[in-house]
Amino acid sequence: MADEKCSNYEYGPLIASIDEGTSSVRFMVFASNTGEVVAYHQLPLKSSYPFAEWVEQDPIEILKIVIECIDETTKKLEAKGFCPSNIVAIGITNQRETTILWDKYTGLPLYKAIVWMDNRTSVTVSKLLSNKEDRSKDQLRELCGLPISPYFSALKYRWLIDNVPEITKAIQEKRCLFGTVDSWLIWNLTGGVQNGIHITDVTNASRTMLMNINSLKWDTKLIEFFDLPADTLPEIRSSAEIYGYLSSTSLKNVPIAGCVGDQHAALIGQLCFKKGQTKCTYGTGCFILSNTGYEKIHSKHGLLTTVAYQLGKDAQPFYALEGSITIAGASLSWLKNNMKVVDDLENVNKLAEEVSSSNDVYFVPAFQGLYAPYWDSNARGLICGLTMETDRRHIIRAAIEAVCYQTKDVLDAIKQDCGLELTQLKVDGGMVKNNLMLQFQADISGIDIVRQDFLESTAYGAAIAAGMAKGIEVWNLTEIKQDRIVFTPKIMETERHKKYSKWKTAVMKYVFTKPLEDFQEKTLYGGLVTILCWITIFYLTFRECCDYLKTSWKEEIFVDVSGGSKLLINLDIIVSEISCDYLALDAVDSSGDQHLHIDYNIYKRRLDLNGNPIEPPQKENIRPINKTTIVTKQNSSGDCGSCYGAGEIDQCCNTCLEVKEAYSKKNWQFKPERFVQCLGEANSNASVFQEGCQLYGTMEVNRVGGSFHIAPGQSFSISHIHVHDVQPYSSQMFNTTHHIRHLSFGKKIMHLNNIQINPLDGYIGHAKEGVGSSVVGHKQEKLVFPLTYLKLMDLLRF
Ligand SMILES: Nc1ncnc2c1ncn2[C@@H]1O[C@H](COP(=O)(O)OP(=O)(O)O)[C@@H](O)[C@H]1O
Ligand SMILES: O=P(O)(O)OC[C@H](O)CO
Repeated sequence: MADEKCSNYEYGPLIASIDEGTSSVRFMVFASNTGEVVAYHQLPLKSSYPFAEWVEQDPIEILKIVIECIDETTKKLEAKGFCPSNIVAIGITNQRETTILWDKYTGLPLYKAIVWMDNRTSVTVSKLLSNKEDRSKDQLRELCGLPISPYFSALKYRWLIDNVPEITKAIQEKRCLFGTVDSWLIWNLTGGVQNGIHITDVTNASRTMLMNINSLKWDTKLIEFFDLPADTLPEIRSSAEIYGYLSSTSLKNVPIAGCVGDQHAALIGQLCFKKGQTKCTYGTGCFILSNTGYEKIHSKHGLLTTVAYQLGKDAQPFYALEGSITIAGASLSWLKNNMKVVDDLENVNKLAEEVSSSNDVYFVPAFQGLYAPYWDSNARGLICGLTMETDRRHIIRAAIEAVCYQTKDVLDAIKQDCGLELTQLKVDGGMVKNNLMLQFQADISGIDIVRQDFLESTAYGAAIAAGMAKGIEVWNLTEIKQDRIVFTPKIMETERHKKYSKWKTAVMKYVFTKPLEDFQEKTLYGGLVTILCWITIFYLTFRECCDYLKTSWKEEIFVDVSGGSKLLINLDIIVSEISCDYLALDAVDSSGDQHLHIDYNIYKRRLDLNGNPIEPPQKENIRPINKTTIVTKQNSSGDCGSCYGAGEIDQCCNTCLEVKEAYSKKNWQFKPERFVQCLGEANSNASVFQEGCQLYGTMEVNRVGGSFHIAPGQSFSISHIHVHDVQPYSSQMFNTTHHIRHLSFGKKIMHLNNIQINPLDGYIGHAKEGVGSSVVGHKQEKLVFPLTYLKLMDLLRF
């Protein structure tokens, strides 16, 4: 109850709040009747960056600043006529995950506070996972709601044990205590080495990766996973209960009755008590929490499942989905402190408003990796789209817009995880003074952005928790009304889509140009897989090369349109038992008795019966088939031989052949022994069967249908029928056995890559029953002779 002796009694009991943020510490005193801040004091808090990715703070400095803020506020309170004794409870809210280890006997920190955004443990994450069967970063989500990331305290604690021998020693000697900033402050403010209380609350504990979000207790499995000493952990309590009393400061003996992580405190301070209500706090980082009621939603889109609050020992816990963004206001601080593009953060809004847009400059502030929804601790910052026109105002504007784009990434993920169509987002934090940013946030997310007049939701949330604790119970939240400003979307969907797509492209440019940590890990299994892949690649490449170099045969039938040119026939045939002078080579085209116009170069070589040459080859005339001629010329001696009645008037038959032809024309029976012209020939007939003959050479024929043949006897045509006269022999006497040494068409090629390409080369036709029997054998086969050869590339392949 408020002390009636004090002035301003109408404000009701006062509730104070320690808001220990990353960039500053505030101590605020709220009036429970009106919700007003009646006094406050704020001091900045330094961070140090000893190496790239490292962010540290001094735990002693944090404590000192907190105490200073308490004392200064008390003074201000008294100056305003308020009694400090009217402060009935204190709530604590703090930056989460920041890890402190200290000695319980000396009260001194064993190392600097490793700040939540410190990324030094990305290697610790890789090492941890490489030793596990399951390499997934999401394997602990069911238990703690979080992915394995450098962000969370368990990883930082593991790193401290692995790298600071003093800590290992302190653990062995049971001197070491672990805590997030809330634990460190409560332990010190409630007595420190003299019975300081070592506790934390469910919200802070849910960010360590060691608490089971179902049981709200430390989980043995999780502790074993990170191999951490369980006896160093604080006791987990609800967010609203009396934990202990201030042992010193100007507010000695005031109870500490509330403890909430700062983002959870902001959710409470924004009065987001209903399922689906969502807030975003734009401070050093940016954190969007959506109340999911009693339900724990396990995100599939890179969000965290976290305890929202548990307002009382026996109260049921509420849960939330959270999208954490590492860098928000920190990018403006970076532009001020490192790049010196602005001298005072108060000028940021003015400079950004001087230009109508960022001129397509995109700023991905991944200084410490990217958190939700990307979770890439290897990511680094990027400013892209620079032109000669770009100046600091565009870059400042791009930094502000980047915060909004990242918030949209998270809002989209919430929508996908919960199926929840948000209509408004409540905002708070150090950045929301910036109207330009909030208008852009409304434009790019397409929803209303609601800013209370009162911006200190975080401190207010901790005060609400403390005021609701059993034994305090001072708040009447329904009576607290706040003025607010609503920023509504002013751009069309198409423009929104265009801008957001460009942002996504900028993020992807970075995120996917670096290989993921997991793939950089060298393992035996990975090596084997790589070797196997290479062997497979080499084998397939080799096979392809072989296939490419191998001659492949492709059968194709096409119409020969080169009708005008001649076709060359190459032949080399031995008829082993018929003499050359009795063998005739005839050729005829489809027109039968037309003149053939054959260009020939055929030789006959006489062979003995063993196949040995008898005399040099003689060039042979090819006889067109229609050769029946009427010889009227006298022979060389001037005589005109008789045709024995078979000739025409004045026809001379000077040779046996001419007599035979005249007889044939009359269809008379020809008996050579009767004719004087045939007497000599009858005697020499005996040699017809005593010799063989080789016919070889080339001839050129028209490219029309036709045939050629080699046959014994005199050939002539009777009534368009081609006949061979073998008189005086009978056809049974001729052995037409023959050896086709070579027969080809077109360019003469004997072999191609040792493949026989002319199907009849080497063929021996055995005549068993006399003339023609072997020839019949050829005709039954379908033979294909190549006519054209194509040279492929520079290799001699056809
Ligand atoms: N006028 C301003 N416009 C935009 N951002 C600002 C402004 N003033 C402060 N900030 C940003 O707000 C952040 C601090 O917000 P605060 O809520 O106090 O952070 P935290 O709770 O993390 O300590 C800083 O990073 C700073 O860059
Ligand atoms: O200090 P803030 O407000 O940036 O918040 C830090 C967060 O709690 C880190 O998780």
